[in-house]
Amino acid sequence: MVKLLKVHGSENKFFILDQTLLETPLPDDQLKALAINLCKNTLGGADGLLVVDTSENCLGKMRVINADGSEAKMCGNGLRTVSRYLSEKYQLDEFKVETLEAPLSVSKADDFYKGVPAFSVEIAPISFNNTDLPFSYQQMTEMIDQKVPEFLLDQTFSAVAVPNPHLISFVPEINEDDLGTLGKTLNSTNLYFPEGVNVSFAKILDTNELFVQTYERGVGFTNACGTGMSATSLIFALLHANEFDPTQDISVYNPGGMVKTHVNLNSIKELSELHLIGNATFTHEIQLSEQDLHNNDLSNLKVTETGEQKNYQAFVDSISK
Ligand SMILES: N[C@@H](CCC[C@H](N)C(=O)O)C(=O)O
Repeated sequence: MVKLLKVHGSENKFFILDQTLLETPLPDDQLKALAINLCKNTLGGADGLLVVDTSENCLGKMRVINADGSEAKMCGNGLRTVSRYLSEKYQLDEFKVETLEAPLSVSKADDFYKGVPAFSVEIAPISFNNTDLPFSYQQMTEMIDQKVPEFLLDQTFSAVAVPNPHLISFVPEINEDDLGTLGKTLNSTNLYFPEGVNVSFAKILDTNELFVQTYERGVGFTNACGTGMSATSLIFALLHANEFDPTQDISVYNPGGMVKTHVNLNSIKELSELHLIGNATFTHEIQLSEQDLHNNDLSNLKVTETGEQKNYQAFVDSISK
């Protein structure tokens, strides 16, 4: 029998599959089909599949398959849950995880709330360059606080890769319809972001307090996007110096709860340091045969609830304003 985990970071939901536990690891076409099937149908669905594998230089490797089967370079909320998984597997509290573009430092953090384990993860590398996102708009090599009437008339936009691509707009009030329409447009065939982009609208609540909502590439609306909240925190620090206290964490509220980010700005903005701290909650353990996993047959799952969700819910109740 093989064990999968259903997990979440700020209710951004994933399945974790540890390929090292299989007799025969799944090839990419099977991983993609499994991600689509799991995310659509299983235990209320999810936003992606996190694939754990061996790494030459790190404690483990994480790959991120979105709900539509596309692969992303990074996932901040997912990395916290994979960090917890590896931490418990190898009994280590501080280590590196290999991701598609970089080895990232992770560490166990203080519990976010009673019974809510938390991890801190590095978010890197950072690039604003149009070739890295990639994007194309009026020959710009960077898009920072730019008016782009083709997107929306009264908003400004900033684009940053961490290293997955993000488009961020600060607004006085979040209009979900506008976010959904723009997110869908920029994640269909379009002139501006040929590989799609995660789109976040952010509202400043107070000094170092944000609310961020994201329409994710390869998924649609999610409860939270970890790289999105980290990228938004970086743009916030760059553009809203009066409301940014660099000595403190930033609290980033989202539809699924709240995370903390920490931004160390560097005069070369790409060399700034970003950390994302938040819950790493395991909600279900799932057992199935390796044969069924290879056949993408999810009709014979043995599911056990971990009981952690009630603690997470208590945390959410404690922060609701
Ligand atoms: N939810 C994630 C980001 C997952 C990848 C994203 N949809 C993409 O395609 O870039 C996060 O927490 O960062």
